[in-house]
Amino acid sequence: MPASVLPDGTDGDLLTRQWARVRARLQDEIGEVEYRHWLRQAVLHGLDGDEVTVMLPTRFLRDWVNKEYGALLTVLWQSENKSVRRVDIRTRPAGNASAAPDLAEPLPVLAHGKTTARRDAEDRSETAAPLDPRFTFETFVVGKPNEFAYACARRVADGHAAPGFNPLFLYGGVGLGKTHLMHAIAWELSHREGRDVVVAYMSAEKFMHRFISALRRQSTIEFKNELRSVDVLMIDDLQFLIGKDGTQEEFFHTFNALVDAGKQIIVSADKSPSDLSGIEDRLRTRLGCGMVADVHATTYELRLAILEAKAARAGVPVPGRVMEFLAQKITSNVRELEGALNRLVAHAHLFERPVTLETAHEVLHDVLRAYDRKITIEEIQKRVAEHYNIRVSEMSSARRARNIARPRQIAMYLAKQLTSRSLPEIGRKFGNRDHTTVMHAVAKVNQLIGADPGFAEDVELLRRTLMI
Ligand SMILES: Nc1ncnc2c1ncn2[C@@H]1O[C@H](COP(=O)(O)OP(=O)(O)OP(=O)(O)O)[C@@H](O)[C@H]1O
Repeated sequence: MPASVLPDGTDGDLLTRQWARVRARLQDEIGEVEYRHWLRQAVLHGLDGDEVTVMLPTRFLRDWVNKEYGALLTVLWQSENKSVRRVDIRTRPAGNASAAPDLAEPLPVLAHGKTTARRDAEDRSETAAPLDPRFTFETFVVGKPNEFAYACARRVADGHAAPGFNPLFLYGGVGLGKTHLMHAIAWELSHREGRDVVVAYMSAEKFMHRFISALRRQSTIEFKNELRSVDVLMIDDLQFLIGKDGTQEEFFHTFNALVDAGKQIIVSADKSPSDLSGIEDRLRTRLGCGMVADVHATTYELRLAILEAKAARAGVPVPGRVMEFLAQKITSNVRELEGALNRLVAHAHLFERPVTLETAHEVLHDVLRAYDRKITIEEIQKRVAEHYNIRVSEMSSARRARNIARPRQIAMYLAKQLTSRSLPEIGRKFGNRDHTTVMHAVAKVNQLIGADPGFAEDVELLRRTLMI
């Protein structure tokens, strides 16, 4: 769909500009925090007669926006467009969650340095995707699991990366910040004063759709030329190209042309190049010949730091106990963690009630239930013993050799974290040990997690496998 056509088929260049101004004025009127909570996901659907339709992703948001901001939206629209009399706020139909994504943010579609003609950027705007204004280096929280990827991203964004950084390949599990880092690089490269860098960011899926539509319209030459004219090409979620040989071939040629011309490529995927089976060997080899950086699963400490940063920006006080609870419970990925916090904040706004541990339980009961599988101490002992290749009976033995005592301490630590057992109860399950021994084990493991990233990762891995 060309950027100038709205989902309802209206030719919408003018309308899109008006919508951008309405959004900007809304933001001014109600403040950035409110705007981000309630209206960031509002998408313009179109104008029919005298009625503008705006879509929101959930009924809850729709009702809230209708009640609180419906009148203001109407006034703002009327001042922008004389033919508008009413604003209809609707829920986006299921399966159409990304309707008109190009209209979702009033931002340049192709990130572009300031000195190059804007028209030029707009001409190429069908090629790339919008950048999320929230995904910058300033909002990215750095911790042991992502510090290497972050350092690499910074280096490329500074524009001083050695050839060894081309391509930069970021990989890791779902929702761990790869897209965030890519957008941060794009913002930095294209928006810093004095820079004149053309950056094209898009998902691998979008790359494929653009390629197919260019084939259909017999405009592949233009497509190739557009892509090859950028300074930095970013392709997100490359695993999408697995098994799509034609698109891989096209990407391979684009890749070579850009690298040969000294342009930077940045790619993300869920696996390392060597593990991306289903991607042609020659492409895999090229992908792996620059800098490959892993974004590891989060640790408790990183999750807590991310929550603290996000809560501070949300403008609603969130007690430390609530954040500790969430960081301990919601371990799968940052996206879920962030979603949980957003729900708590929205609830606090809606009912004008402070965030407490009780409201967290109440509001997030469905999310928490998924994490609430009962884990037994016996299960923990068995899993830890297997992991360190010792006998389960050593968990209760009196032996104090390091290779036995350390896994035992880890098992005690996990028992404290993942079960509701008291210290004396845990002690009893570990050969009738005193509760002070368990306390010491928990403190020791905490200290080692802070000091040794390899150790921290091991413990996190064990925790995650126990929670599946
Ligand atoms: N270290 C971090 N600091 C702040 N926010 C983070 C961090 N890591 C992830 N996030 C946030 O978590 C959410 C998910 O991150 P992102 O979309 O970048 O994940 P991803 O690794 O690209 O996932 P996917 O594989 O699903 O594409 C985003 O809102 C992002 O801002």
